[in-house]
Amino acid sequence: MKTHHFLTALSAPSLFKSGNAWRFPSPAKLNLFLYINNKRANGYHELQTLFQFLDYGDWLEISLRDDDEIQLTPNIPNLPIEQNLIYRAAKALQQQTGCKLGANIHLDKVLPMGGGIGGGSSNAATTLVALNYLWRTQLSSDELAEIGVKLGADVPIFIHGNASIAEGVGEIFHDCEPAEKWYLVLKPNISISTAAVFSHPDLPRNTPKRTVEQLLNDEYTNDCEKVVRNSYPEVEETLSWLLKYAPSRLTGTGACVFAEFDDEQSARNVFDMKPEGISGFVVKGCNRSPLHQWIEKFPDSFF
Ligand SMILES: C[C@](O)(CO)[C@H](O)COP(=O)(O)OP(=O)(O)OC[C@H]1O[C@@H](n2ccc(N)nc2=O)[C@H](O)[C@@H]1O
Ligand SMILES: Nc1ncnc2c1ncn2[C@@H]1O[C@H](COP(=O)(O)OP(=O)(O)OP(=O)(O)O)[C@@H](O)[C@H]1O
Repeated sequence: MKTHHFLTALSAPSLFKSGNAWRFPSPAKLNLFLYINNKRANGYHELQTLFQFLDYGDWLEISLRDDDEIQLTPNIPNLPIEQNLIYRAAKALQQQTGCKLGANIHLDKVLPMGGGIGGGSSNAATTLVALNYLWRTQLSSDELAEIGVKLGADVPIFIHGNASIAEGVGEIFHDCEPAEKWYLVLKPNISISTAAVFSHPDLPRNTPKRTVEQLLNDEYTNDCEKVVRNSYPEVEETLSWLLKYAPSRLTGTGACVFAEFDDEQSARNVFDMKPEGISGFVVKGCNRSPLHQWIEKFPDSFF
């Protein structure tokens, strides 16, 4: 059984390994809210954002090599292997630990790139967690997160594995338990650069900081949404369409938008009516990352 909904696969533990290759989920995330509090002198923005994982994403299949080569298949078009976050994560772990082993990694990709659902960051986090186990390099999850944050701001949350409000530039976590709703995620047919959104002159950058309790009880919004809706008509159209049916928002800096529902069928009913040419999927939110639910079933400890 092959599925990109991981929790279904968890009921068939034979999927941990196929031949010589170990299989690991690389789930997506949503930013259920995102507020920008400040811009630091180095250009990075201080945020308060609520991360929740999705029961949906890519698979990584990893087998060990005796030499120190990192092979990655298939090639992502227009992305040299040296720039792929999977390759960079594996190399960074070798460098940090002096490990002389290598790996053949196969990426089964379904997550859209540049979508604001964290695909590349999640791939990097899964690589670090999986290789730290398979190579027996025994770094703690904090040490892995330290390597990860150099690859992307969202890598640490995927290593952390619990739904959290992140603060700072995304490195301080307060675990929390938002409702695990059903979501319809739609990807307008464009890719948005995170850096372009963060450098937009009209972006609000001074939303007052709130306590965790205030944040969870106030209405959830995204400070990037207005700028992105104004700059990308594809996002504007898709979000306006979704808002006719359910509360809906932008995730991260886009391009994906999501609508929330209390049950799966209501999300599927709207999915069935979606405009042609727009891709999307129906998923459940998870407060424990499917990667962590997966590795907790492995015979011995990961960290
Ligand atoms: C907006 C979020 O998606 C929220 O989950 C993330 O914080 C962005 O994470 P990401 O895509 O992994 O972003 P990175 O690759 O670390 O940063 C891309 C660019 O976005 C800007 N950036 C990113 C994060 C942040 N807190 N402030 C920023 O100003 C910087 O210009 C940076 O060069
Ligand atoms: N393994 C990978 N998978 C996807 N993108 C990768 C990978 N490695 C490097 N990248 C690069 O990272 C860019 C952003 O990809 P990603 O899928 O993380 O975007 P995103 O969903 O907008 O992320 P975020 O939510 O963290 O802003 C891609 O356009 C691509 O150039």
